[in-house]
Amino acid sequence: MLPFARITIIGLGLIGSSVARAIKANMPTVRVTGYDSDTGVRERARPLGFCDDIAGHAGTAVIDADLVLLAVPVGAMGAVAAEFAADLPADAVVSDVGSCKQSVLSALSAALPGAVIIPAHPVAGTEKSGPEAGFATLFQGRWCILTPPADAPSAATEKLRIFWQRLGADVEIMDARHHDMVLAITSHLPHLIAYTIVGTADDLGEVTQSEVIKYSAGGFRDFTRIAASDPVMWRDVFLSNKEAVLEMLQRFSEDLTALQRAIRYDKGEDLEALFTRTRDIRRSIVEQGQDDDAPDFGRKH
Ligand SMILES: NC(=O)c1ccc[n+]([C@@H]2O[C@H](COP(=O)([O-])OP(=O)(O)OC[C@H]3O[C@@H](n4cnc5c(N)ncnc54)[C@H](O)[C@@H]3O)[C@@H](O)[C@H]2O)c1
Ligand SMILES: O=C(O)C(=O)C[C@]1(C(=O)O)C=C[C@@H](O)C=C1
Repeated sequence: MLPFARITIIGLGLIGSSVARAIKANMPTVRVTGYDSDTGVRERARPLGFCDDIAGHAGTAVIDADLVLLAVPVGAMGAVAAEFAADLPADAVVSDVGSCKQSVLSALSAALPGAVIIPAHPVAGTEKSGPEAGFATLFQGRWCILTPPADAPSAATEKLRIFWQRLGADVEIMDARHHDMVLAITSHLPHLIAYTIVGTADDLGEVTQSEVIKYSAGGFRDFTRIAASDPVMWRDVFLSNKEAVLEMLQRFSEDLTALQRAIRYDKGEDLEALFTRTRDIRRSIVEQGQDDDAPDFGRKH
């Protein structure tokens, strides 16, 4: 039994187009309607064929949907919901794929009073963006975290769970605040560090341009992949998950200062103890089969 028959996806970039492609691959009879505020994206998405139709307005896109999935930057969720609020069918479920959950829930609840809203976050992605970047297997063996508010109807949460499972994801249910704290350390802070280190190296690069490029084959190259992630998406993530990111950043800064002191005062045993602990963590992740190589990081199996 299919959980939804008429799905509207708003935002046809990496994640929106991946969801559409995964629906086509796993639930081919479901009708997929798409909408994106960027006319260029709508035109590029049409020949890619992952939507049955692409609407010219958010309102017309949702008119007979039973699931409306928002795949726009988290800072745009409230505005786009307000755009289609008057046309949303009363029995539709509204969900999203945003990287932080508390801010999205409050923006959607304010724009869509009385609607059934079940926020979701597929913990899967790449540094690429746009409709060409998506692929149907993106969610296979990845976590998708649902953060239903306390008063959400359990039948709607259950339908959304089945939906994500049909796309290949393993579903977990979590409180939105807890989600934002966990993702601040596992996803948001690593991105902030990558943006910082690449920016710092680039500043140095004005003096030693050739060295920065020439010797960037190892660890630095991995940071540049993460630092290539979409600027608008990540601007919104940091501004929306401010409290949790600042809390994790504070702890990180304290630990960094401790390392700085260990180096300054030749505390080799402290450095070695930390590096041994972190190597053990990596080894246990690999042993659990959660990682063989960087692109598969985060896959459950
Ligand atoms: N990129 C990742 O790795 C990743 C992973 C999981 C979740 N997410 C979340 O998914 C969402 C989408 O990210 P993405 O990577 O697909 O970005 P993307 O830039 O590839 O796509 C976003 C699309 O939204 C459209 N858009 C922006 N504002 C809009 C509006 N008001 N109305 C309609 N369309 C609008 C843009 O034109 C663009 O095509 C974000 O909330 C992000 O936090 C991203
Ligand atoms: O693999 C990557 O490139 C990602 O950044 C994916 C990643 C992550 O940090 O794990 C990025 C943002 C998300 O909301 C979910 C997944």
